[in-house]
Amino acid sequence: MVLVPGYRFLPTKLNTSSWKLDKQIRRNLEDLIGRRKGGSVIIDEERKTDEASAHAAAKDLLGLMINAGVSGTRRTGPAPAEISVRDIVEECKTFFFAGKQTTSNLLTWTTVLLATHPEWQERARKEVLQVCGSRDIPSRDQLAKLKTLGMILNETLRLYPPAVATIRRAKTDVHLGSYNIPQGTELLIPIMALHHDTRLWGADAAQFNPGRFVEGVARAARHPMAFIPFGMGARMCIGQNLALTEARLTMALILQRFSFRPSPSYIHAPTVLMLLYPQYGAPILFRPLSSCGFHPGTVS
Ligand code: HEM
Repeated sequence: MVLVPGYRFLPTKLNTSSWKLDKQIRRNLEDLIGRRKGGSVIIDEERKTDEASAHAAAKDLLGLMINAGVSGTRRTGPAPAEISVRDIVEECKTFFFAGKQTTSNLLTWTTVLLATHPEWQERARKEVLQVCGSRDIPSRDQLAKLKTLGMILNETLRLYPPAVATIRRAKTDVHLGSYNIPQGTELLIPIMALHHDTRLWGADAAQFNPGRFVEGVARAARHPMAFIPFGMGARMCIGQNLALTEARLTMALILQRFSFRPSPSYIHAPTVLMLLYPQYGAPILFRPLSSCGFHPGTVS
């Protein structure tokens, strides 16, 4: 690939459409914030009579950001500085883009792996039916008890981490093992390569074996930091718990209702396009558990 300096500022077809999309996303988010802000003003005016609803509105992340500078939404201490609409828009974009595709990607690979490993699909379903029943929406407490499903999600994140690498820049000169790293050097941390290293994971590193997580994440490999699908340290993924809860819930709902296998047209070809994707999609055949006959579907 050849990188032409300043190319991204040229009005090419791709750049023009990307600028248009950016403008539209910004406008949609500003509209949403405007509508919610209208609500927060009312909340602020009525706070003496209806403080409970102010706290309810501030409960989600957007509400918390909008209400950050509104007095009366905190029970103690001075109100923090107001966050500008521009910053809220940027935060929303970060959370949406960092949170949506990564999690749907995890769900795609989990479905593919369970479709191609029916014995683990059966084990996971048995556990879900035992803990959550066959129709009810699983509760948070029930989700926490799904140990086999947790192991399966970890093994999926090990084999197909949606983010294949992360980057750090040295703030100062540092010694790292036998290396001297000068200040300002960018280091690429190859998450996927680490997850597939036979020195850390054993000879079966390339195999799908959720059992390796039976004693927890820290004991799954020969080094406790060998498994880092959400990064590590102070800047590790802030959405880890949300992503894992969403994945547990979605997979539990699917397992309660369907059995599934890969469509004959499935071609296993993981590829990196920002995240790790199945290059030709993931066509899967779903069968409702209460009837027979497979229904085609594509997860991606
Ligand atoms: C399976 C799902 C997900 C995976 C695999 C994933 C992975 C990652 C990774 C590898 C990083 C970089 C961490 C580092 O460099 O140490 C990251 C950062 C981040 N993720 Fe996630 N993520 C997922 C879901 C989410 C969700 C659901 C959200 C929010 C709703 C989210 C928000 C973020 C944010 C805001 C950062 C930047 C954190 C910072 O710089 O302080 N992610 N994620």
